[in-house]
Amino acid sequence: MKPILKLEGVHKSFDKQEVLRPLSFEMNQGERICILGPSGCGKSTLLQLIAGLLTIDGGIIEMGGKPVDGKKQFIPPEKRPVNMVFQDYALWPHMTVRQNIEYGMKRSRTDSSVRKQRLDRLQSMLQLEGLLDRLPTECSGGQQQRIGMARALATEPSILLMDEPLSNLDVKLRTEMRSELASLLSDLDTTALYVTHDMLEAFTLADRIMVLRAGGIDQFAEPHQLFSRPKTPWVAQLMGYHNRLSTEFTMDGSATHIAEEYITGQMMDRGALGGRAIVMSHPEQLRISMKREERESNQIPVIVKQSIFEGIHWRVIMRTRDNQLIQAFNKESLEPGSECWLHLSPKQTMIYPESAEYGNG
Ligand SMILES: Nc1ncnc2c1ncn2[C@@H]1O[C@H](COP(=O)(O)OP(=O)(O)OP(=O)(O)O)[C@@H](O)[C@H]1O
Repeated sequence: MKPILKLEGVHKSFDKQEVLRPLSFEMNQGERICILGPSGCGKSTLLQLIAGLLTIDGGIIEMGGKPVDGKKQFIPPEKRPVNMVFQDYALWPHMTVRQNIEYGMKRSRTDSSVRKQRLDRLQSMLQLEGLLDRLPTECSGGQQQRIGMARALATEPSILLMDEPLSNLDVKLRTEMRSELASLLSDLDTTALYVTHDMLEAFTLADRIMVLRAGGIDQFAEPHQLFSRPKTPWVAQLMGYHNRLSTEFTMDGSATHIAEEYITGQMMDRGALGGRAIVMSHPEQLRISMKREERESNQIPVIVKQSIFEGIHWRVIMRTRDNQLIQAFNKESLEPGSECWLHLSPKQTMIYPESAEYGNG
């Protein structure tokens, strides 16, 4: 089966500044892909190129096996089998909710009985009952976002493009909408490309996550794989591995060396061993003990610097003997100056050569 969307060597610059470096990927029918990355990494630009709101500088974009941009072809946005949901909803303010949702269907001359059928289905799936005759300004933020979604889904696009659709909502509503949206997309079997900078949103919604950094793909993988085997220190940081120690590899390159102790972990790039290493871990996955445990490997001596109360646990900030900071959670507060041992699980500890730092770049 042909991919529903294929990009090959697509790149884009603004004012001679390369915003997207040549990138290639394919998307299959029914797949949900999240593009995850920090502000300014090129997420929206990529989505707009696919929508046809911007043109590519080179490479090719194909939909259903046909070029839509590149090879001297440019299919305008309204003729592409895509529809977009925007961060700021972008509803027509002078039209009622019903008119907003029906707009695209009328433009594409959808039969009125089909129009009614789709409107009925979307209003019940997106909980829009009672809102159809209101203006968008008479609806709450969450309702406006649902209307935007209904409008985009009404034309049954082959691919739904979503640019941070939940980012204008408050935290509570956002959490609710996140799971609602995940079940909606799965119920409708929608093929969706979703831009976000929120890891949880990407985990909830995506079959695969594309991590974008500075206009290039650092890693493209299923959520579980991304979390358990982040390819670069930068992806690990994004996945919540906030502890980062700079160490040295042992002579045989099988472990790293911190304060006369040896740490083993998931060695993420054996090719470039030798020299210095970066050891990364999740504060949630470390255990603190007050003395060295016999017959246990992967423990390092630390001194407590500070304990911070965070409700269900204390965040304990510690120093290694070579003065690097590391954090873990503990049920109780620990006195500054206490000497203790930190246990790192080999499965949940990532070890990278320093040269892996720059990822795609
Ligand atoms: N029309 C434009 N003209 C010039 N520069 C632009 C234009 N659009 C985007 N840029 C620049 O391109 C880079 C990528 O922008 P883009 O909006 O794609 O990032 P993003 O990852 O979506 O960021 P955010 O999460 O903040 O929306 C930024 O440095 C931005 O300033």
